[in-house]
Amino acid sequence: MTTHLNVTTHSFTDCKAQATALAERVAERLRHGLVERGHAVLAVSGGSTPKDFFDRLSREQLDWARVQVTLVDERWVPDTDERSNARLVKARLLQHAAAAAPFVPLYTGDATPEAGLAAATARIEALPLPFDAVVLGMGDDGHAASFFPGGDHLAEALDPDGHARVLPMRAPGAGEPRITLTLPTLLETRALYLLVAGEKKRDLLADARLGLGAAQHYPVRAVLAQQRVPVAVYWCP
Ligand SMILES: O=C(O)[C@H](O)[C@@H](O)[C@H](O)[C@H](O)COP(=O)(O)O
Repeated sequence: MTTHLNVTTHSFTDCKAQATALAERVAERLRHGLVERGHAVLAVSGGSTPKDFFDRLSREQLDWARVQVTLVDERWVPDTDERSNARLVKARLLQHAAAAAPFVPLYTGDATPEAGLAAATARIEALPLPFDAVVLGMGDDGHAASFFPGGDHLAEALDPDGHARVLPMRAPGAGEPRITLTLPTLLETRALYLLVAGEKKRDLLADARLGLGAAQHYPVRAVLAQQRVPVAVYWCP
């Protein structure tokens, strides 16, 4: 385990062990929330990396009916689309014991994320924040959530003092339009995790932390550099 400023890195030699360790850690955070407050709130990322983590977490025995699950970001597609993060979460996380968890989607069915923004924001505002745990991933271009390089609402989304809870995001590297929780919303959490795999992402994270080369412009730097919430990176090869 290595700690650098606000970031602690847990490195694993195999990805199943990483998924298991993070699932146990997040389940512990959720149980803690259930004991302390009688409810818990979890926000997760989509993408390919969290699948094993979802499978493992879905089997954790806890009172899932009192755990609200939502997304850190969503591609603006219905949950029948294979690009939908909601579809992934339903298929991999809301199974087994976790099938009882209420799910709060970000996609509203409106034609665009701009049109659905007010309704999606209201869903997030209705949650009993802070989150007990937020699980981020990271893309090869240094994006986390939908904080994409060149995103049309990037500066607003990363503003630590911004008031928007949710924003639409369009970016060259994003594929379809997206919707994302903003950085201050994601930082309203008791625990923040960054789940990454592969040597390329390990190197990219190291460069981002040091602000080296192209990495000085990676949006994930805003997550690593903030001092509000410690970041626990879970890495496997
Ligand atoms: O909807 C999404 O795409 C995510 O929430 C996104 O921020 C993801 O975490 C990264 O793109 C990493 O994706 P991979 O795990 O597929 O590399």
